[in-house]
Amino acid sequence: MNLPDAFIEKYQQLLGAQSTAFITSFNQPAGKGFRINPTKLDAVKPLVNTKAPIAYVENGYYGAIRGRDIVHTSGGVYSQEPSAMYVGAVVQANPGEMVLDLCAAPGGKSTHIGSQLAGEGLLVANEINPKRAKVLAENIERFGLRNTVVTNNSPEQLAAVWPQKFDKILVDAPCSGEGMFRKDPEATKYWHTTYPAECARRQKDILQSALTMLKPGGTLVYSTCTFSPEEDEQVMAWLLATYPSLTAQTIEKFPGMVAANPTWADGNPDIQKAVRLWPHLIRGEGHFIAKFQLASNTTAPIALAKKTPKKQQVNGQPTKAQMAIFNDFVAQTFKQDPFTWGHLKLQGVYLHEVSDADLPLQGVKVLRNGLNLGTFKKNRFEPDHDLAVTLPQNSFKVQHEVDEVAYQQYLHGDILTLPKPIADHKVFGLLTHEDLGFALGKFVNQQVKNFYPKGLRQ
Ligand SMILES: C[S@@+](CC[C@H](N)C(=O)[O-])C[C@H]1O[C@@H](n2cnc3c(N)ncnc32)[C@H](O)[C@@H]1O
Repeated sequence: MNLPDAFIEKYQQLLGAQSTAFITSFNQPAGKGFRINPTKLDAVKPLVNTKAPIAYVENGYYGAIRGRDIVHTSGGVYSQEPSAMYVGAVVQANPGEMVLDLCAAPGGKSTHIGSQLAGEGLLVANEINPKRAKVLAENIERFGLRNTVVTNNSPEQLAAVWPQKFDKILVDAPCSGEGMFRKDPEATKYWHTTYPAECARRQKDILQSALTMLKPGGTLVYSTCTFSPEEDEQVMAWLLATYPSLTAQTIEKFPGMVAANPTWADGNPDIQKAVRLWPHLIRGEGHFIAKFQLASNTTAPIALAKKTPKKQQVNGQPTKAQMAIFNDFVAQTFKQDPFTWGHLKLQGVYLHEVSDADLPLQGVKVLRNGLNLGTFKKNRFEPDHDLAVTLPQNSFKVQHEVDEVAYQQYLHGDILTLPKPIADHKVFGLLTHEDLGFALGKFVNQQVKNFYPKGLRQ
C-alpha cells in the first residue's frame, strides 16, 4: 500500500524498532469478522464457520459473511472487523440502562450494545450525517432491536434536550481513520500531517456534549480507529485535565492488546488504563479505547449545551377504530398474540411500538423509534419489514421456506409463484430460508406478493 511519506516517518519516530512490523502490516489483508445476533444463535450457528472465535467478544468470530447470505439478510449476524468489536465489549451495557451511542453509523457498536441490553432499557443510536443515519436505521431494523431510538442530530442539539440522561455514552469518534487504511486504502489520500490535530478539535467538542448528557456516576467510552496520539492519548489527557470529576477506568488487555502510552501525551500514568490495538500485534485493524467514570456527586451538567434544536416530533395514540384494524391484523397473522406489545404510538399513519423509557423527544429528529409495526391504509393494516426480522419466527401462522433460487428472486423484488395456495384467504406470512425469517410476503392464492423493502433489494 502507498502510505504518505510523512505518515511513515511519524510512526518510525514514535514506534522505533517496532515500526518495520507496523509498516509491513499494511501489506497484509484487512481483518474480517462477524458477530452473531444472540437472539438468533441457535439458527445461525449451524450455518456459519465458528471454528475461530474472537477471545474478547461474546458471539464474535473471525471470518467473512457476504451481504446476500441469509445469515446477513435475516439479521442473524453483523459483519464487523474484529478490533472494532472490542469497543462494544468495553461499553458492556447492562439490561435496563439508558445508553447513548453518539456517533453511531453504520451501526457496528450500536447493534452490539443493543444486543447487550437484551430488550430492557433504551439505546439511542445517533448519527449526524443524514445519509449515514438512514443506513444506521436499516441496520438497527435488520438486527431486530426493539428498544432503540435512531436519531439524526448534532451532539450539541442532543445535549440541549438530554442533560444528565444516560448511564453510558459511547463516543466512537470521527477521526483520521489511520487504523482503517487497510480496509479503505482511499483514506490515505485525505491524510495530511495536520489532519489528526483537526480531528482532535472536533472530538473535544463532541466529548463536551457527551459529558453534558452523562448521569452522575455514568460511564463514558471514547474510541477511535486511528493511531495518532493527537486523537488518542492527547484527547484522553485533555479530558482528565479539563474535567477532574472524570476518572479513567482500566480496560482489560487481552493477548495482542497493549496499554496506551502516557509519554505520547502529558505523562499522566492513568493513560495506561486505555488500550491500543495495533494491526502488527493483533488479528484486526487499529483501534484506541478509553473508559471514564463521572463522579457520582456531580450535580450540574458538566458543560452547557450550545444550540437549541428546532424540529418538533409529536407522537399520538392510535384511535379505537385503528386499534380494531390492528387487532384484526394480529389475529389473522399470528398464531396467538405471543408477545406483549409495549407502548403503541401513532405518527401520522405509522404505528410503532416504543420504549416506555423517560426520554423526551421534542426537538429531536427521530428516524426510528422502537419497532415499526406498520401503516394504516384505509381499512387495512400493512405490516412493516421489522416484524419479519424481530418477532419470534414460530409466531407467524403462515411460514414458507424458500429454496436458494426463490430466496435470490425475492431479494431482487420478484413475486413468487407457489405450486399450490398455502392459505384460503389473503394473509401476510413469513418467508424463511435455511429456517431463518428474512421477509414478509402477502400470500394471495398461489402468489407471494413481494414485501421486501425496495431500499434493501439486491
Ligand atoms: C467512526 S464512525 C462511527 C462508526 C460506528 N460507531 C460503528 O461502529 O459503526 C464516526 C461517525 O461520526 C460521524 N460524525 C462526523 N462528524 C461528526 C460530528 N461533528 N459530531 C458527531 N458525529 C460526527 C460520522 O458521520 C461517522 O458516522
